[in-house]
Amino acid sequence: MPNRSRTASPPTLVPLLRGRLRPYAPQIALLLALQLVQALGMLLLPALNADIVDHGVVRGDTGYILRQGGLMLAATLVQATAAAAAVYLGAKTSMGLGRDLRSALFGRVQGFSAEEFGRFGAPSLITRTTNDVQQIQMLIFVLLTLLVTAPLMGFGGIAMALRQDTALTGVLVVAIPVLVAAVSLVIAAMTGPSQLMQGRIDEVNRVLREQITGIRVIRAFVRERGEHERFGAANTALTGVAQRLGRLQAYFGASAITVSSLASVAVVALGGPRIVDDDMQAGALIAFLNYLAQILIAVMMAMSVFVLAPRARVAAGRIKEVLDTEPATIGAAPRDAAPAPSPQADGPPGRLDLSGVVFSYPGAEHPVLHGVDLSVRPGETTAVIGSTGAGKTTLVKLVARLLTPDEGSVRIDGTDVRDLDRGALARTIGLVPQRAHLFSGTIASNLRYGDPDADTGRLWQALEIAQAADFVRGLPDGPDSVIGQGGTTVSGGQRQRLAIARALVARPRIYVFDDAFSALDTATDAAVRSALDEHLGDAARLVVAQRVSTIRSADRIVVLDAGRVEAVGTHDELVAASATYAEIVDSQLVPEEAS
Ligand SMILES: Nc1ncnc2c1ncn2[C@@H]1O[C@H](COP(=O)(O)OP(=O)(O)OP(=O)(O)O)[C@@H](O)[C@H]1O
Repeated sequence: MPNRSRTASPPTLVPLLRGRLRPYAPQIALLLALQLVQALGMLLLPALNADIVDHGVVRGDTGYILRQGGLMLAATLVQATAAAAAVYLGAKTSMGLGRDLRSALFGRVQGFSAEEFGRFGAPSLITRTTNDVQQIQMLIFVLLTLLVTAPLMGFGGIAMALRQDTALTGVLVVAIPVLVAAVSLVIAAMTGPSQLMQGRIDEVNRVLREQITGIRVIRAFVRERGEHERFGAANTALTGVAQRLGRLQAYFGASAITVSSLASVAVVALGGPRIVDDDMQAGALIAFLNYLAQILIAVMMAMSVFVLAPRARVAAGRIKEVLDTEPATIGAAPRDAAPAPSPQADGPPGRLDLSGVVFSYPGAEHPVLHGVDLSVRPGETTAVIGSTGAGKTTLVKLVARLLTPDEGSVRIDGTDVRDLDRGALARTIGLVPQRAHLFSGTIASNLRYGDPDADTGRLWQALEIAQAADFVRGLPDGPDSVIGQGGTTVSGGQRQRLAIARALVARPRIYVFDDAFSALDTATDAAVRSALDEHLGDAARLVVAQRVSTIRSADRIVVLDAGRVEAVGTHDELVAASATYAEIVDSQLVPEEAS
């Protein structure tokens, strides 16, 4: 049963936001109150304006104009201040929500195993944490900005317009449905491209990431042109969707402007003759025009939510899919209610046992490992050797609980690793992976990754054992030298030695070296191994290698062939007893021994 991950329910915003907006309730309540003040101010201003025109300007009453003008100024100031404060709170709330979502995603992804990373892919996880969250953030911001203003301006505007003149209301009866219908058509056309957009961004990120990390290979094979075309295709696909969306957004604006302009013309055409006939006052007409604009703006504001909603809905589904994915291995809850005690805390020095381990990658037809038994005892070195693709790295991942066996168990001092809490497991196992990854920072900060409190003396001791002290001493700032992201400013061999030193600084009970000596020349490999033998004392060592010279002195050598343990023994025993081992030795050791 390899695929244990659970995927999300259908994309929807409400389940994602439920509960997440609660902490912001007081600030949202204040925002709504401010919007109320803002909307009331906006509704009052055209009426005051009409009043000035009809009672001040027409009668030439300067005193009245100044008094009412002062009132208008005060109303404008209050309304503008309330609007600014409401926008500020809206932005603060939506940004806060964005931060919470990013943090929840980051926390969830931290618990992912190789299986979930493989399913989503790093570029998509990055897009989901950045761009998808931004879509939700934008929608919430717009929603919060118009929650009170749009309905109040819309319905209040209609009421105030009716107060000014009932006869002209016919224009509203036509204009509003026409605007809603036009904009609805545009919005319906936007749903498809909105849904495509996030996937296209993923694709550009995926190609870009692959090309940036693989730039050396691209150059070595002179594939720049082909890669340029590949990126160009992804870029053009994204641009195509973005342009379609842009065009539709332009139609959205254009239809609003057209309807509101035509409605204004109709108001003037119908109202103008009535002013001449003294059936209507000029101020009332101006106010009606203002209210008409406010009503149409309110409708547009409300409709803009529907413009943003489809993309935000897709984004919410993608975010929820990540948040709802139960990590199959390392993030999973321990099988027992209480976590098992850390073996480092009160157990004997670590002993590692694999029994009957069967493992298949999701979707694979056959298992990669078939009933593997293996043990690593404290103070001893167990080596695993096998041809490429035999399942060695898979075995290491199972030990580090980056994967979980389908059958059988991985135990440390008798406790299944699934029952250990992650901290205890990380302290117990020191993994030096095949492809050592260093983080941006200094050499010292990388070395302290497993133990931030390690003193400088311990760093130097680890560097000496890993045969890295000389090269670090030669750097201008020694251990404080900055290394580039991913360790790109050090050589492959230096990176491996620093990774070995990093594991040593953490002082785990069990060391797991996954082909960790492969980038070292034979002399350095031998020097590192003899220093490790001298200093590691009781710690158990699992050494995965392809080079016989690296493992020939191991206490126990496990020969892995196509996922099965073919033989177990010392070098001498295996040379005599295992045909596969003898073959590997023949192919490698003879020329070395001869030298
Ligand atoms: N994520 C994965 N999804 C599917 N199959 C995988 C995955 N990783 C490895 N495999 C397959 O599992 C098998 C064992 O791979 P593994 O990396 O464990 O071999 P290995 O012995 O470490 O090889 P090498 O010495 O070349 O590193 C291979 O056939 C490989 O194709």
